[in-house]
Amino acid sequence: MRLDLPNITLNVEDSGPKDAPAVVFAHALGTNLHLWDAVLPHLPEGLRLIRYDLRGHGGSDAPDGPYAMGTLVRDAEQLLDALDVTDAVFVGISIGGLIAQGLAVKRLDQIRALVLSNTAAKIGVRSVWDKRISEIREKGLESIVAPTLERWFAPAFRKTEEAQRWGRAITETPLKGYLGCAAAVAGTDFYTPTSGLRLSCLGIAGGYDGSTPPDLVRETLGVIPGSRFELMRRSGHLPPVDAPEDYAALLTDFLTEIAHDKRDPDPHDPVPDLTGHTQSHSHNHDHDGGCCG
Ligand SMILES: O=C(O)CC1=CCC(=O)O1
Repeated sequence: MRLDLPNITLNVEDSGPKDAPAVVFAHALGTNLHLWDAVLPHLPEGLRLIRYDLRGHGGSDAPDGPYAMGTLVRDAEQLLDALDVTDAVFVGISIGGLIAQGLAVKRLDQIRALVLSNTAAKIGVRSVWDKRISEIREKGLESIVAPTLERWFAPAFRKTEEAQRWGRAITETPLKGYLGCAAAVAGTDFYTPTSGLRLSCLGIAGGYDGSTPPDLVRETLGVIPGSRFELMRRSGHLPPVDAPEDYAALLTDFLTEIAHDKRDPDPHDPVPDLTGHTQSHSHNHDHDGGCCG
């Protein structure tokens, strides 16, 4: 359905009982709500599943950019208000994970828990995003398909029809929408607000993710006390596409865990070592994390 919000009309799919626990899904740059197609059938019954196309993507409106991250967060906030959703589990992948962090900071009443998938508090550095934006302006979205597929998928999966389909999705994204959202990512550094979050949080990374490599995802989860980190070793940047059943199993475990865990994380909990390896949770805002070359 097309849903008119105060500042934008978004394309939204809302299934399951309206009074059931809600799970909300926000997709990655250059994709759309169909990113979740193969995951949803493997989730438990009895949930309200809400997914939407970001501003400038899929069937949502694509106003002139650049967009600010605050605008994308406000879209999600207005969407949940319009649907009367509180206490949702928000699953955000890549830029969707940035929106998830921003929304949890702004409207904790709307969010029960977060899944931060293939994302970070800061994705890439501005100079690299600016270069990508200029290249797209000059040569079109086609010019970024091949390098993007290299960052998104492990070599073997890249050859599949499914991977090629997501390559086409990039070029089908409205130019204004892709560039608008890319500018929002370029301007976002959520390390400080995200480190103040105190809610249940699952991080998911892919071993072949060239956009948000595992260490970058781990670093972000490391600033949220009590969070859990899962590595999908054979996946790339989009595990809902390359391993939907395994991804759904991780979500299902997390949903089960938080349904049974009424305890809110203690704000005084020490920052956990999620890795079992030596890891510093201090972060370098200028790292490029391998993303977005
Ligand atoms: O496009 C990429 O490679 C990575 C990316 C950053 C934000 C997003 O949603 O995707």
